[in-house]
Amino acid sequence: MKIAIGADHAGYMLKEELKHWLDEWNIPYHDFGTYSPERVDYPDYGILVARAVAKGGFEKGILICGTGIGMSIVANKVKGIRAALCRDPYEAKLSREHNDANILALGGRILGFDLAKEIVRVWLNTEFSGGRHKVRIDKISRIEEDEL
Ligand SMILES: O=C(CO)[C@H](O)[C@H](O)[C@H](O)COP(=O)(O)O
Repeated sequence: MKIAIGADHAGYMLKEELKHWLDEWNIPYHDFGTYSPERVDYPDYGILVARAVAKGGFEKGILICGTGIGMSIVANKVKGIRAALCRDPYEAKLSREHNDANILALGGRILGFDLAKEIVRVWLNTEFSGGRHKVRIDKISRIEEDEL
């Protein structure tokens, strides 16, 4: 599993922490930026990660901005992306089990590091349940194709 990660200035510090956790868990990643706390625009980084995941080069992505809202909006514009903004481990678990979320969006100005670490740990370690949830994911794909 290789992870694509990205952040804007408001998510930069949490992204740097996230890299330590991924190293600790031996999970490979590519950092699409931003590479400093200087003010930037979150769509420029969200789109890089979302497209990288949608193209199949990465199994999952993690995007961080101040609230996580902007990054989730951007990522969900890309066909094939199901980005979930999660603020606790339960949402992280269900976003994988029910929604097969392939991008996790986090709020760098909302979450403390310990909570964020647990959210990421749960999200990376939870599998999609399939079954009735697969039927619903297939409907999302049909909406993307204007078939529904
Ligand atoms: O949270 C965000 C978007 O949803 C961004 O990270 C920014 O924090 C937000 O847009 C505020 O921007 P600012 O330039 O840091 O005031």
